[in-house]
Amino acid sequence: MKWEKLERAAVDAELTKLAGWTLNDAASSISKTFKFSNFIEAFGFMTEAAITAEKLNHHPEWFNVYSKVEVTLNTHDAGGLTELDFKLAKAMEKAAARRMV
Ligand SMILES: C[C@H](O)[C@H](O)[C@H]1CNC2=NC(N)=NC(=O)C2=N1
Repeated sequence: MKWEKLERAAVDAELTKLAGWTLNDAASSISKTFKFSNFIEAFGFMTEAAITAEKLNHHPEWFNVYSKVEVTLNTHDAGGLTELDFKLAKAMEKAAARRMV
């Protein structure tokens, strides 16, 4: 499926539904740093998010050190943010909430 790059107003509307996510340079990506109680919790979150990412065929850019996972999402095929980024962000929120960030 071809996903369209979202207009800035649509991006802002989606962002209001997500806690702790910030818009990056030129509104081309969104980021959040997730903090867990230890490495196993962080890695469990990454495993669950990876399964969702594979199902969506939409993959995060992320950086993990111990209990911290820094996530950046964008759709490189569309050159910006699409609905897919917000689908993955919402799935990540659920996976993180289950692990009591
Ligand atoms: C060929 C492959 O389906 C595409 O490159 C997919 C894979 N995963 C992807 N992930 C992300 N984040 N953005 C994309 O544009 C993207 N495209």
